[in-house]
Amino acid sequence: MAGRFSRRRMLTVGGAGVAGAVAAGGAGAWARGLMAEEQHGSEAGGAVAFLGEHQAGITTPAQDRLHFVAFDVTTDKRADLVDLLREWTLAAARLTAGHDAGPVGAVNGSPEAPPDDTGEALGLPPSGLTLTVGFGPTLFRDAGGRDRFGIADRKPAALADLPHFRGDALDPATGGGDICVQACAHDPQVAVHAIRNLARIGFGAVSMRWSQLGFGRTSSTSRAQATPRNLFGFKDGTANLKAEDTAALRQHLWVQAGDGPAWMTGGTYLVTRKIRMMIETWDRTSLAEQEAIVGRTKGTGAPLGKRGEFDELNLAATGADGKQVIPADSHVRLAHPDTNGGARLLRRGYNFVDGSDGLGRLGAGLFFMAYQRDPRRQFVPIQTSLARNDAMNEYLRHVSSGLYACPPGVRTADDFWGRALFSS
Ligand SMILES: C=CC1=C(C)c2cc3[nH]c(cc4nc(cc5[nH]c(cc1n2)c(C)c5CCC(=O)O)C(CCC(=O)O)=C4C)c(C)c3C=C
Ligand SMILES: [Fe+2]
Repeated sequence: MAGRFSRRRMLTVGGAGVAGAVAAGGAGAWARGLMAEEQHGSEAGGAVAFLGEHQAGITTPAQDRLHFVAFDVTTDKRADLVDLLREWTLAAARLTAGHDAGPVGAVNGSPEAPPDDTGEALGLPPSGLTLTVGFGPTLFRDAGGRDRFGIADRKPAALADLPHFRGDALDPATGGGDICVQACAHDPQVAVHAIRNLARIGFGAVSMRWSQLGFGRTSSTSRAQATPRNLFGFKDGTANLKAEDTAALRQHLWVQAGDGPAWMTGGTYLVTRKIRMMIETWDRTSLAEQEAIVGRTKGTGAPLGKRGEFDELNLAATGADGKQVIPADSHVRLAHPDTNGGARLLRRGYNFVDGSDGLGRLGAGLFFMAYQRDPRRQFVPIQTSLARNDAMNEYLRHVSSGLYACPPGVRTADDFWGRALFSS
């Protein structure tokens, strides 16, 4: 069910309703009313609650579409950055509830002024939109070593730059960034609209560094979801951390009190990797070879040697030929917690196709996103083991990388993204 005020209803009640609400309690009260609204996100068109202990868009059942963006902060003024985060938070609360980005709206304002919403989502439901924010290492100290916003001493140790991994072919221009926003929705127009309006609001304080569209989730983050397939045609997300695994989420996903710094408690770290997939070469590889590379069967997704998708991997099993059933260089063996000191990830990636590459191939791949409690103990060991030995590497190229500290959720109407980071 869409929020009580859909974008369509805003249109039909016209400016009078908005003006009345603002007159009755001021713009703040209007925004607070919106933020407190009860929302339900179980259906494709519905709204996902914005307020909460953790940010939405992490354990939220992965939506079908992604627009991810990284911004560089162009102002040097801490107050301007804080103001922007406040404004973005209000806009995000409105957008995720299915409203226009600003209180006046796309078509109800003065004909003499630019509208406070761009309009392309008018008439569309909330579509499960979530907006999730993260802070990159360069927000704390820029490439020149400057502490622009007086927060260098608050930089989490876990936000240490990722090491170079074997085979990396990273383009720095399409990675990193001071602030990232992940917009996920069931309708691409809704996700793009949200990012576009945040960029519009940020004009003069941030500039867009890079962005990525994704069109098909490559993970499930809830047991209620079917496992989707990646562009190699394999089920992806079977052994993912899921929203229902609350004890495992505490252990592997959410920053706990005492992990430090205090402002990150309830938050998590996001690693992004844009991974080109050489699908044309893959498509000329035999089915048996593909399954040996992944370590699972293509049809059911079952581990090699097992029958069901969710059967446990038997990493010790050997066949009649004495060889390991799940090969030593298979992806799932090398990514498995038993190979990596128990490390697990909440993967939330998307397929992408960025046109073609001029060499007769699709510019296709997987925009890998993984949330975790500490990348030094999770993504880094897993990727080190994959980069060294994974048979899948022959078909992959990592072309961009990002690392972000995602603060805890916005808990009250007066709260805003990163408030604890900037409170003295
Ligand atoms: C560093 C982390 C990982 C990267 C990078 C990565 C890239 C990547 N993976 C696939 C396809 C599959 N991955 C699968 C499982 C899996 N992958 C990772 C980590 C990374 N993958 C983990 C931790 C796991 C789970 C391992 C386990 O516990 O068993 C699978 C199998 C299905 C599943 O469990 O999800 C597939 C298929 C691609 C195509 C890719 C890069 C493009
Ligand atoms: Fe994987």
